Amino acid sequence: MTRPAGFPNFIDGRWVESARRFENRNPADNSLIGMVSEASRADVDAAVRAARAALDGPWGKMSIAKRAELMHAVADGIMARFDEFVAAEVADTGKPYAMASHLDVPRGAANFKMFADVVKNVATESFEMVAPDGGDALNYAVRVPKGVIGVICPWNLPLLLMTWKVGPALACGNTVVVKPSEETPATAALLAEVMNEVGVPPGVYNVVQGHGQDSAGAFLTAHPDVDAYTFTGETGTGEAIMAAAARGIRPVSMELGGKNPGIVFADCDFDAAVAGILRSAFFNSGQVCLGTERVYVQRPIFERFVAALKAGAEAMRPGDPNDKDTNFGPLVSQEHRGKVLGYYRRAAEEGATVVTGGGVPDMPAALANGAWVQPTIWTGLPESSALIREEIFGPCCHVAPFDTEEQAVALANDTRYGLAATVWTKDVGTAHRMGKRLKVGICWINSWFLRDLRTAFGGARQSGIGREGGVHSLEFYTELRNVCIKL
Ligand SMILES: NC(=O)c1ccc[n+]([C@@H]2O[C@H](COP(=O)([O-])OP(=O)(O)OC[C@H]3O[C@@H](n4cnc5c(N)ncnc54)[C@H](O)[C@@H]3O)[C@@H](O)[C@H]2O)c1
Ligand SMILES: N/C(=C\C=C\C=O)C(=O)O
Repeated sequence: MTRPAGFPNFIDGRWVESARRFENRNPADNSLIGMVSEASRADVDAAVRAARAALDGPWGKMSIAKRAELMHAVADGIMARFDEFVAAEVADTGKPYAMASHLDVPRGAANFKMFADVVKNVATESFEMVAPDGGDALNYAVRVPKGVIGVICPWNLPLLLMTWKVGPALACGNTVVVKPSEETPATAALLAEVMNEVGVPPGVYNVVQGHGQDSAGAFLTAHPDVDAYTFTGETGTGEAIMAAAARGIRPVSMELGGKNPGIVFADCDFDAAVAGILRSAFFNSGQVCLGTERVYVQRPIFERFVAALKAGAEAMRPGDPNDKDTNFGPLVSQEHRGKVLGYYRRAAEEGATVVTGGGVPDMPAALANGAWVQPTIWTGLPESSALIREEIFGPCCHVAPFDTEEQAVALANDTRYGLAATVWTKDVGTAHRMGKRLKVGICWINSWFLRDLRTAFGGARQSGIGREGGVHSLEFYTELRNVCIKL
């Protein structure tokens, strides 16, 4: 069944267009990509009903082995249409081809393969016991799917982050209703085509397009027949979703915002640390939740490090995202560009030293209408500044000196968030002490965004609830049932 033009909803294996539509624009040049169908409350209800019905159909009766086989087929289906997925992601987000082709789309496939293998190989517990009457009894646990899962996704890594949730959810036998970000509808729709192509039963994977509040997102979190929600996005949005999920006691898995520190000790591998902090601050134009917006550099190398960071930032070339050599793209939208430029203005007003950037790059005419900002580095602000307290989610970072390890830990932990940290040192004792003392979900040492999908991924404090990855995802996407048999 051919998908209609634009970005319709996908419900019970069929394309569903809505009367209400909104524009999807390419952030690199603000050109119109297509119209997005905004799912109504009735559309969301139809999607939830289809997901529920699928649990009682062939999908609910399918063996783990067959489900895992289908998950691998989905991964292969993504890779078979690799160029289409890359093109769709680049157009939706403006991210450079190099990033979408090396990270986003390969991880889209890997997220299905990973969890197909986890569910086949994870054992559950059993206990023999003596009953009070002296007889024997046997306990054993079985993992059962939670049911219908609401999946609400952000715009920065649309396919990667959606499949990071949908992969384990389906591998564990659930069905999903996915609400992609209003900024990036494309790859969720493309994945629906793959689901049909490989034979995933109708109703297992549903997509409702639209906005958050007073739109598809809120209709989904208000729906009483959704069993659990997995969300990735801003902390404030997480609060709203959690409040909605509380009605009916639905569990949530939350991957939220961050204000991640980068700590650079004087004994580090200097060039590696410069490259690592440049990557963690400017990758995806700073639109990565794990990104570094606060850099703390030990005083003996502070000046040299800032100069090297400046040179690296100024070597970045904003350009056509489809150009394979482009390493710096626009922000995701004019709206987000306005938010980031607001912080750029605020930094200047607060008297920051603008080491580089702070404005808008000159772009060729074809890209002049894009959501472009300059990679920016500041020094000289107090830790109380909003630039240090609040997540900006743009290509910018503030660099401050520190003297002792104690100071570095105190500075890094002084935040309401707790998602990630990156630490650069050659001293093995320092490395392990940082891993132990930084209040984050993920602490990278001499690395950043180095991902083993078997590890626990998630944030502490206001950066999230729960952990996903490897067997940890099973804790959220299944229920453990204990069966006790009197022998
Ligand atoms: N921790 C992580 O792994 C991780 C990963 C990526 C992004 N993020 C965070 O996501 C944010 C950027 O993404 P964003 O701007 O799309 O986030 P966002 O919170 O604005 O939106 C995320 C999703 O939630 C939906 N939404 C918004 N309000 C809603 C509501 N009231 N009810 C239901 N759904 C609602 C949106 O439509 C969108 O699909 C940043 O804060 C970033 O740190 C975190
Ligand atoms: N959840 C993951 C990445 C999150 C990136 C945030 O922007 C992942 O790599 O699995």
